[in-house]
Amino acid sequence: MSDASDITTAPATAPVVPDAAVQVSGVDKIFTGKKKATVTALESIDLTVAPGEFVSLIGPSGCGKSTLLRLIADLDTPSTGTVTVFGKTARQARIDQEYGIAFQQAGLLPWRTVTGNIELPLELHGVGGAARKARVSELLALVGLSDFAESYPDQLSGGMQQRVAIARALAESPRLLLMDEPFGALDEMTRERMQTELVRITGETGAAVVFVTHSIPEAVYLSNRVVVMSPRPGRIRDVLTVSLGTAQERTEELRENEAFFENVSKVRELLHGEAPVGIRGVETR
Ligand SMILES: Nc1ncnc2c1ncn2[C@@H]1O[C@H](COP(=O)(O)OP(=O)(O)OP(=O)(O)O)[C@@H](O)[C@H]1O
Repeated sequence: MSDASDITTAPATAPVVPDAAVQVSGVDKIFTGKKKATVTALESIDLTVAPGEFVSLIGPSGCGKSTLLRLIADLDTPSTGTVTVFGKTARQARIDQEYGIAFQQAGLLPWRTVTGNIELPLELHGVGGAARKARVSELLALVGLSDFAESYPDQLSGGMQQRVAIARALAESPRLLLMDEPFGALDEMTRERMQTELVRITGETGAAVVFVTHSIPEAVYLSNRVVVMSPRPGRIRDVLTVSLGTAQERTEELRENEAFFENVSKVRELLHGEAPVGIRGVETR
C-alpha cells in the first residue's frame, strides 16, 4: 500500500507504447450547430492508455468526456488528429470488436432473459450454442448472477441490470472496456459495491478501461490514472497517477485509507485549478 508521497502528476501523453490499448494524438473535435455556430468540444487531446490500465476521465459538465469516449468507440470522428485502439484505427477496432461498451443505462433487451442478453454479442458473431452456454456461465459467475440466468431485466435491481450489462460487454473477452458513467444511476451503496466488483473483474480479466465519471472518489478508487479535464474548449488539464496498489489490494478498507483521501484531495485541487468552489457536474462525495 502506498502513502501520499506516491501522488504524482504526469504529462497527459504517457510514453508511446507500441501496443497501447488507446492512443489519442492531437485530437480536436468541433461540432457545428444551427446557423453554423461551432462548439469546440475537445482541443489538443493527447492521451495514451496502456494495456490493462484503468484510466478515468473527470471534469465539469460539458468538458467533453463523453465526446472523447465516443471518438475512441468510433461513434463519432475527430475533426483533427488520430485515435488508435491496439494499433488499429478506431473504425477497424470497432469492426473487430476490440472493446466492450457500458453506458449509464444498462440498455438490456427486456424480452430477453439475463442469459439471452449476455449471449447476444456472441450470437451475432456466430459463436455456437455450446460455446455460448459455457461462456455465459463463466460470465454469470464473474458478475455474481449465476442464480438469475433465466430472469428478465425487469425482475432485477438497477445494480443487477448493470452487472448484466458489464457481463455482456465482457462477453467477447475484450482487451478494452469503454464505460460512460455506468454507475451514475445507482444508489451510493450499490455504486460502491459495483466499483469493488469492477476492480475485481478487471483485475481478473486484465482488460484496460476508459471510464467517464462525475465522482472524484469513484475515479480515485478505480483508477491507475485520473485524467482531469477543463471545459470550453475541453482540454486535459492534468493527469494524476494513483498509486493505491493492485486490483487485489483495492479492498473496501481502502476507502477509509489516508492515501485514498490524499488522492481525492489532489484530484479536487486539480479540478478546482481555476474555479475554487462548486464546479458544476462534479461530485465530491
Ligand atoms: N452532437 C453534438 N452536437 C453539438 N454539440 C455537441 C454534440 N455532442 C456534444 N456537444 C457539445 O460538446 C461539449 C462536450 O459535450 P460532452 O457530452 O462530451 O461533455 P461531458 O463532459 O460528457 O458532459 P457531462 O458531464 O454533462 O455528461 C458540450 O458543449 C456539448 O454541448
